[in-house]
Amino acid sequence: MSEPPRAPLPPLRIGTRRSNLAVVQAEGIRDSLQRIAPDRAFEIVALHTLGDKDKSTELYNFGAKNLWTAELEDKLTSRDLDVIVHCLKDMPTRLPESCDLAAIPLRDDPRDALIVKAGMPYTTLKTLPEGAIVGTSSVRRSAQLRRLYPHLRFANLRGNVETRLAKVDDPESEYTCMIMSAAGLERVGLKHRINQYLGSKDGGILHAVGQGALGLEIRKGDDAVLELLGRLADEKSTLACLAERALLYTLEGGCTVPIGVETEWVGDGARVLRMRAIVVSLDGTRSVEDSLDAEVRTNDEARAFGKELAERLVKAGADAILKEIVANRPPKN
Ligand SMILES: NCc1[nH]cc(CCC(=O)O)c1CC(=O)O
Repeated sequence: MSEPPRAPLPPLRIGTRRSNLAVVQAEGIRDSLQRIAPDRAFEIVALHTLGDKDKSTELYNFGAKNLWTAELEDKLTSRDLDVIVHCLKDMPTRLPESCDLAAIPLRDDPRDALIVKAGMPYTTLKTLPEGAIVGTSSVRRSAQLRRLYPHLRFANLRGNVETRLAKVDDPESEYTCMIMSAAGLERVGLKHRINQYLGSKDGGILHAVGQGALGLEIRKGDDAVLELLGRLADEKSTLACLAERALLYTLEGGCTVPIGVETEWVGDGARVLRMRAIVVSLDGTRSVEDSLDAEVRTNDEARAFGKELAERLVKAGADAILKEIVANRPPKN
């Protein structure tokens, strides 16, 4: 007697935000999954989240850290979605009880990048003229830049990648340039607009925790999806990002505090993880930085490594800088 035909699996639903960048990222993951599981159907569900809607409220005044993730996580928990594709740097280090970070695929360029207004001749931060206005709403970027480039000024710049670029390029706008993540720019086809890649070796500023990587989030206990997504995981990207997230978790910072990091694999066989980190006061006048090298082989070792560097920063005065920032925030609306 032959087996009765099995009902085909329902499509695996991949949730994401509705920006062009988010959809491009989700399509990349869908294509990779389709290659691994050619018989399975995949469907992208792109949602307009609260974070996309409110363009004016200061980022830290939203209260909840997970402005971009909460609605998607609700749909994951209620089984309307099976996986969420996030920019890892937008993913809080504390996830809801019902959700898990299932996999981190190969990370793209984690660096920040400088983009100068179309038609202007400047190509580096150092050569921008006195008083030039840098568009950024990231206190991590502005605090580090104030520290190193006191001749620059800053103005908020929000919106998706394309909107921000259009605002900078507008000849009537105040912006001389902006800083954005290289990975974000490259994914939407704007690599050719990058004037300078920034990092410890050029420009001097450190990127956000998890920048340039994607985080794939699932319902806790969904072993079938965990197994499938595990096949997209990249080991070195995962270890480096988990170390960065443990540092952030220990310092209790979200995406709205000025903490920069940089990780690289060094030494024989590139088995040693080197992580630099910096915490800067908003005005750039005080900072604490350090770096740590260690062999890191497992997720637990990566988390312990990130925690250790965070503890060293705290001993050197990072908690005083962070506490002052939180205490001086205007009240939540
Ligand atoms: N905070 C916004 C955000 N979240 C993820 C990216 C780009 C993709 C990435 O760096 O992972 C960006 C834009 C930016 O900061 O320039």
